[in-house]
Amino acid sequence: MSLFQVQGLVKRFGGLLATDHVSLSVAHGEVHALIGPNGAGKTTLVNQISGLLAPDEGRVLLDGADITALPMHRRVAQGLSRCFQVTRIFPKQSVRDNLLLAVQAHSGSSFRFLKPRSHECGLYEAANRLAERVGLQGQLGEIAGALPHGAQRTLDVALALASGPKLLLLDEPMAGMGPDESQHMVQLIETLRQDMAVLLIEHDMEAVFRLADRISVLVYGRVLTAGTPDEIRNNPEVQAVYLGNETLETTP
Ligand SMILES: Nc1ncnc2c1ncn2[C@@H]1O[C@H](COP(=O)(O)OP(=O)(O)OP(=O)(O)O)[C@@H](O)[C@H]1O
Repeated sequence: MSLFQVQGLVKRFGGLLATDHVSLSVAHGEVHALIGPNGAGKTTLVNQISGLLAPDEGRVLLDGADITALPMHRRVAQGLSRCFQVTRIFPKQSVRDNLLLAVQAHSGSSFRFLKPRSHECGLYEAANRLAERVGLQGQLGEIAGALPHGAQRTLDVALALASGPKLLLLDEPMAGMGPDESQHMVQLIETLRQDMAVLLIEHDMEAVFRLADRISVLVYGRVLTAGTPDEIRNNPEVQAVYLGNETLETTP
């Protein structure tokens, strides 16, 4: 059974059908990319998945549970975590403090039975593990807002990992990055799939075609088609949608 399913989701803004009966599923350990031209409805769909926006129709299921009506924080507790297009770090705090805050926010059950001193050690250990996981262990003492853009996005991913998600939503993680930073983010996402599924919204087609197991193409609010990277790359309808817009030319 799929880890995550969207079933017949509909969202209207006045007369505009921004999400038009969208269904998609993500399997355990899968990187599923959502692509589509500007205004196709990607952000609107992701906002409904994360709980920022209520759908007019349809259901969102995680691990068999209907989470359609749950607020964002309850979805996070159920295993759905999200990184935003705009990084949500605390810029004046150190990398370590950002991680500690995130770990503490989700530590309720894991450290509850420990004495205060052990509790604190547990938080520091968890923050260090997160930093190592994303390659920021050398920057723990640095002020988050002073980090290069790519490292700030990486920290944002680490913050989203603090809740131990089953499904991670990544909303344009490569936006504004140079080639080296994008490369680092691709490698990081590669390592995540061992532990979780990833729903990736991204305009960088090079990254999408390198990472995705499957791709759903959204056009005018509906899923035009879904398939493997090869199926999507060779689909004439998809090529027509992207002609003169973003390019689908990637190194196979
Ligand atoms: N709150 C809103 N009220 C009215 N219309 C909206 C609202 N949010 C989005 N839309 C419209 O819904 C459509 C889908 O927008 P959305 O931002 O979801 O697309 P997108 O695929 O994420 O685009 P981009 O790639 O540019 O971020 C657009 O026509 C947009 O103008």
